[in-house]
Amino acid sequence: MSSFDPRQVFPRRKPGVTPTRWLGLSIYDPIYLGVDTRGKAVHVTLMYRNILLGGEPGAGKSVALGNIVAHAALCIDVDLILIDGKIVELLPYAPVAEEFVGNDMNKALRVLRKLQADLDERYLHLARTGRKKIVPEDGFRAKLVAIDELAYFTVTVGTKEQQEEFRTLIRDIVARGRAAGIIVVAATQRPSADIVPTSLRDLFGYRLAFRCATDSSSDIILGTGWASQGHTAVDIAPESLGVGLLRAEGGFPRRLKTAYLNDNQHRQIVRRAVHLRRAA
Ligand SMILES: Nc1ncnc2c1ncn2[C@@H]1O[C@H](COP(=O)(O)OP(=O)(O)OP(=O)(O)O)[C@@H](O)[C@H]1O
Repeated sequence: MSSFDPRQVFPRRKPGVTPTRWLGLSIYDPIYLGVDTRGKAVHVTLMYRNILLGGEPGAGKSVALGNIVAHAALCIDVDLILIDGKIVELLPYAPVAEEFVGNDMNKALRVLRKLQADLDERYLHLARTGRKKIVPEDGFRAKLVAIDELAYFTVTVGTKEQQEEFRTLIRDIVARGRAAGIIVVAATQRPSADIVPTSLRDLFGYRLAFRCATDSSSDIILGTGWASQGHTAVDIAPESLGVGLLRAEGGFPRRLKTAYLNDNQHRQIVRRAVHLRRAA
């Protein structure tokens, strides 16, 4: 049910695509995440949106994050910024990343400050042109910032001041990034109010909750009140790896099972992405 299906990952091209898009996927395309309970493909469109993934250790967050990064790697119209406290999850994609940050708080802050400065420049451009969001013709490339594990940088490594700066930068990038073509994909195994305060959670248009220990952790990802209406990630059986509840802006949580790419498939995607990006 959740095995890799290239037809889902590489949807048929629509007629009328521009020549550059023949070279690869686009970050404007829907991204294949997996299948719902009726076996229907579930996609998310991340351009102008962000996604938050949360749940217990081992529930399937990194696999889902990997699916998104794999799609983005094959898009020639987005730069990847990978921040991976665990190092090994996103490392295979380092060859196609603009920046790869492992468990290094100083580097993480340097990269985020640079991103914030880029954001300022994009907003200046928007102000000058009188528009509200960046479009491809503006000449700014989309960026996808993938963070595997928020808590690592906000409570584990670095000094209190550095953790606070990390939080402030992420909040700003998530809040202003959408319109400026900067997408944040963040995962956390600690869905608690100190790691994901409501004010931050509400900035994520998509939220994906994998198995959680308590209703309140599930609500921290999906939104307050969903557990009391019967939508809780506590119900997901511990052996149901990769099963989660996806909530899209304003919608009801939808149960899905994510697709699973094995290490070899990730390696093949990286090889293809290196080639595509060189040719672009
Ligand atoms: N969709 C899936 N299909 C099949 N197996 C899966 C799926 N998702 C996750 N798994 C299995 O569960 C394991 C743990 O998944 P993953 O590493 O994504 O968890 P995690 O939530 O990121 O854990 P942690 O928070 O500890 O990093 C994977 O190595 C894989 O074996």
